[in-house]
Amino acid sequence: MRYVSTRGDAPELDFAGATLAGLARDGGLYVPTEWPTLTRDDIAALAGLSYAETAVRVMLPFVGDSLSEDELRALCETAYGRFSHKGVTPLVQLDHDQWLLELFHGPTLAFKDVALQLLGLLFERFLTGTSERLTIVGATSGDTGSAAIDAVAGRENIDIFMLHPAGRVSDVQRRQMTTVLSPNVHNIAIEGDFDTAQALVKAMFNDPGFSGRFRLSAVNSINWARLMAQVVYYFYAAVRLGGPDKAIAFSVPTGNFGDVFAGYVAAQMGLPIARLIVATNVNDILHRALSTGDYSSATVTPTATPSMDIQVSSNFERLLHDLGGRDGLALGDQMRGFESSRAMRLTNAQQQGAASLFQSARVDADRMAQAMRWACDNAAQTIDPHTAIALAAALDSGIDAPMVTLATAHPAKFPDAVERAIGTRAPLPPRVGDLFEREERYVTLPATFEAVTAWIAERATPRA
Ligand SMILES: Cc1ncc(COP(=O)(O)O)c(C=O)c1O
Ligand SMILES: N[C@@H](CCOP(=O)(O)O)C(=O)O
Repeated sequence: MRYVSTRGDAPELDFAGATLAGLARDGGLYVPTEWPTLTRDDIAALAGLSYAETAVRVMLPFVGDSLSEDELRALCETAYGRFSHKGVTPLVQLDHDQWLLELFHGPTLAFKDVALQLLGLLFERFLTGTSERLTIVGATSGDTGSAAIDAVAGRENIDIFMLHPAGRVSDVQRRQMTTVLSPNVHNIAIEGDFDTAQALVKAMFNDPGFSGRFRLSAVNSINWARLMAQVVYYFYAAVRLGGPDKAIAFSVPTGNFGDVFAGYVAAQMGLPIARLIVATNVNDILHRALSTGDYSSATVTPTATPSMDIQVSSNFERLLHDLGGRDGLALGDQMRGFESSRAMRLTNAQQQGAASLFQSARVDADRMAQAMRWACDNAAQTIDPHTAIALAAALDSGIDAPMVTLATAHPAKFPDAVERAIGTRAPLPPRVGDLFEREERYVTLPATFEAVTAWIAERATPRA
């Protein structure tokens, strides 16, 4: 399988190359040249397989010659062997046709572990035998940071520099990053919001001086391998609920549009999906874009769902590319227009193409809290606020199909918001139980390219 940039002006790469590159040289995102498909029989044959084996069958077409099937299987078994639930991503029934897909049984208690545990191993595998040292630069609104750090802490040949918005992640989220004291882990609190941190990271890739000096790579969902690994759980859940004979709907708490784009990829691969609900909090750029065609960025409002406090959604570019006939050069113009004005209109083809699979909902803080209480009262489930945004959207959707809400984080990551909604705090699971006794280490920097790159340059290893 080959990978091209959404902006049509970067070298084509194989899977290993796209994984190590992260962002394309022209500022675009790597996508496969075509969507591989699984037949109905292939999908039906996934029933009863373990999560790791499902992952092998779904991801194999994407890895091409970069890994053998046995190598991929060994990596999947290692990655998913670290999850605390045997089913890795178990389904929990809430009501007649309402389900939760629990994606938070990995080491850092959020769905990011599903992809990042694998990505850490892929980096190590693709660096083996080279003399290269990777400098990972990432931005997090709370969950990607800890999952990526857990995946690469202590690994030879990798340094990680993770930017988070100062004071805008929960205490648990911050401590999950800043208490990892391995010498290759560097946490930077940015005086700004997540969008600013994400823009700084992209600017590092796009600056020839900086990216020429260090071998940069990405752990955010701008890295194709992140999304590829997230496609798997759509298949895994759907076959357990009657797929491919039944079409399943999914409701996805959305910020950077990575998780729900993975659902779109599953649909392109042949999985019957009834609808994909893009559920946003009041930072609703995606809801406005999908319902009116107006993709214009507003100031980020801090909420009780900090991981979704995003107003520039990286992966939306991948959808617009696919729906715009994969015309990279035209999309490059459209995206550069957005980057300079922070506003753009979707074309008719993009808007209509999106409407055939996606619907969207904007969920405010009151409706989110009601959904948390509904889960508690009706199904004895304590859910996290991000999951509650998607559950509210699912309950209000009017969709007549089995509905799976993606439970993206463990409620213990957001104890204050959970307590405000349902009156009790969710305890931290034993694997992170002593988090508040651990020493923290991070630096706070102004949100300027100069300040951040100077700090990183003092600590990263230049290319050989
Ligand atoms: C708990 C949680 N839910 C939902 C999201 C939104 O997912 P995405 O950015 O893939 O849209 C995030 C952040 O990515 C998150 O950490
Ligand atoms: N919500 C994310 C933001 C980054 O998203 P990513 O999926 O692109 O890594 C976070 O928790 O960090």
